[in-house]
Amino acid sequence: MGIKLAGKPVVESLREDIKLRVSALGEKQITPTLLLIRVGAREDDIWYERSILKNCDLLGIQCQVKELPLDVSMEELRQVFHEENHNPHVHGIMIFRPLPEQLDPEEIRNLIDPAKDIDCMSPVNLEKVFEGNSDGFAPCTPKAVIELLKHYEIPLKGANVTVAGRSLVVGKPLAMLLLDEHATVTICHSRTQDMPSVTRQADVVVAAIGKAKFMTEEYFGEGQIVVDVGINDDGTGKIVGDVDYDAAFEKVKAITPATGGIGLITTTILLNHVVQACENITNDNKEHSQV
Ligand SMILES: Nc1nc(=O)c2c([nH]1)NC[C@@H]1CN(c3ccc(C(=O)N[C@@H](CCC(=O)O)C(=O)O)cc3)C=[N+]21
Repeated sequence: MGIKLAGKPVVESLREDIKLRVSALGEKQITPTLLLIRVGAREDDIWYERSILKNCDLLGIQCQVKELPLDVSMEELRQVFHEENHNPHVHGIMIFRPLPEQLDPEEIRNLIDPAKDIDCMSPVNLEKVFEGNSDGFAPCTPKAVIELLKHYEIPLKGANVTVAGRSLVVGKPLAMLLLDEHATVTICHSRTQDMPSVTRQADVVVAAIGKAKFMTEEYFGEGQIVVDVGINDDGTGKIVGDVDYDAAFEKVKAITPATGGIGLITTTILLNHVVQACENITNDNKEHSQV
């Protein structure tokens, strides 16, 4: 029998720090402000948005939502980014992804001002993750994984950590953040031969494949820590992870649940980045006014 690694205590301790910083900004008459850009109304975008709005309320962060029609053109989107990059009242910008086909994701990545890119869409911020430079904004889900492991005091230095999944949003950047923690990192993917024999060797397994209940009992061993990043619909409208939770729970030492786990922390990290962007902009202005 395992231990459930809930996201809530991690979120609560992150919130304490965020609240203090929001109130320090408030003393200077500054309210950190997030702009969400949503094209159409995809179901998981709406879910994430709801969770973001709820958390913004709780933390004293202002949030604006710009909803654009599903057939919005590249030209209109260029205009939106141009305006909002220069809007001094907006500190962080996130556009929900994936985007409809007429929009070029490569061009969009380059439209956002890296200083406002709190979800790490810009190549400028992604490059910093690969350089081990913590000045920028790392992607929120990989950061949520690191925060959870640190909160539960899971040793990473020298530990064997296996990441299943090699996406640019989770697997690859997570491997870099784990290297920064001095873990010995292995990445598995769809072409890995005998993946269960690889994951069974690890001290910590992170599941980031994007397939409902893909990792069954044979992927795990006793004493392991399992972090499940997956948010999948099981076909009946129920959210399940990439791991068959019930099977793994019986075998491993500790495991995160599919809801109330990493997803919860992801939202809080995003808002932490909004506050950080706001602090950075405020400090930059102060430096400029002193010269
Ligand atoms: N540019 C971009 N970045 C994203 O990170 C992104 C995106 N687009 N598009 C949509 C998906 C979906 N996603 C979720 C994150 C957290 C929860 C979450 O907080 N889930 C809670 C439940 C939510 C609730 O109950 O309110 C949980 O895991 O317990 C859900 C979904 C991020 N996404």
